[in-house]
Amino acid sequence: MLLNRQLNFLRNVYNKIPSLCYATVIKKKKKRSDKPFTKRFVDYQRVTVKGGKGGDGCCSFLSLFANEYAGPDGGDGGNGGHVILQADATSTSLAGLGTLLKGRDGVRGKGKHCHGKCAEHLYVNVPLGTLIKTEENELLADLANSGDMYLAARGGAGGKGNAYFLSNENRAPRTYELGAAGEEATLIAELNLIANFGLIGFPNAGKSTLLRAISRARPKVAVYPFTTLNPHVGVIKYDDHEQISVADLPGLIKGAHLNYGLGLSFLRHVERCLCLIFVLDLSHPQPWKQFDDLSYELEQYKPGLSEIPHAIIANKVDLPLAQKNLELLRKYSNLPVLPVSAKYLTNIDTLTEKLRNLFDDVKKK
Ligand SMILES: Nc1nc2c(ncn2[C@@H]2O[C@H](COP(=O)(O)OP(=O)(O)OP(=O)(O)O)[C@@H](O)[C@H]2O)c(=O)[nH]1
Ligand SMILES: [Mg+2]
Repeated sequence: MLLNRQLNFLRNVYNKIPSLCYATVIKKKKKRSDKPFTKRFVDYQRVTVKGGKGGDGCCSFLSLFANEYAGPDGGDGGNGGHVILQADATSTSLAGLGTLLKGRDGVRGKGKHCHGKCAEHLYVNVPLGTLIKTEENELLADLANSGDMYLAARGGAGGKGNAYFLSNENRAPRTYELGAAGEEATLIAELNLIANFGLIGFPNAGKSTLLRAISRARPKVAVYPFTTLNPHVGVIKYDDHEQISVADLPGLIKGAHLNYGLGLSFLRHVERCLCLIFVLDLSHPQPWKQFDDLSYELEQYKPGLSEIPHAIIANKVDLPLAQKNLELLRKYSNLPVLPVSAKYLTNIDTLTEKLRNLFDDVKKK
């Protein structure tokens, strides 16, 4: 009888709220997106860092058998964790940094003199070459080598429990401290890739094709300009185990310093390069002008940047017009150009040899 009543009650409830009863049955698994997964490259990130809060001290009095007023026994709180940025050779982008980094809080103290645990520090990996700056563009740290660390925000100190305040004058202190708040700051993390060579050229000059030819890096190559939007780094390996890293950068155009094309924002990756490789396009009717324009734009970004040791390469020598343009290039400028075809691997061995010589010369100085 009782069971029947209960069943009727349940039936009534289920009829009134059908959506509730079927919700679990109807819910389908979310379909995965068909879009290919692409890793985001971030080279500039504004991040707020907050140290963990210290644990509060405890106010407690011990009461024992035959000793009701055994005195104060409130433990201290643990310290909050720091936020530490650490240069790591395996990181490639600042994408993992996020916008807020918060340290862990310390554990509060307890009675019987139990002190709270100090929080573990939060270590966040950033790529080599990350600059840490204030919002006013003041440089705070340069994390250039693997293992370099920057203490971005200190955790707050833990508060003292009331046992700490026991004195001859005050045998039953009720005073205890709250944990201190951690430091807080807003920082700018800027990534300056560290590569030995940087590829500089107009869009479609064949920079990415060249990087594919000389290294195992696989940047995207396409017929349209501005295919490369983020820098890629490849490594040339030599028989004597020497390695030279080469950074492929987005294309530069005339007027880039006025923010034409992709502007100059990515050129900070060039600043740390030991040498540059100017890639001229022989399918262009006046290739000699390309070098002047590229040098001018580099100078506009940072005076003296076009002066750093460089090699000049005339690419696409396989094209029918290329020979004529190469002669014109040699006629109108005294540049020591090396004709290559990145697509058909013409003169690539000579190029890698030339880069090695240049690299050795620069390292000797
Ligand atoms: N014939 C010929 N075509 C080439 C050569 N090198 C590159 N190309 C072609 O030129 C086009 C552009 O090449 P990319 O390597 O994407 O040029 P990029 O300089 O990286 O261009 P952005 O990334 O837009 O700056 C592609 O269609 C390549 O196949 C070459 O040596 N010979
Ligand atoms: Mg490219």
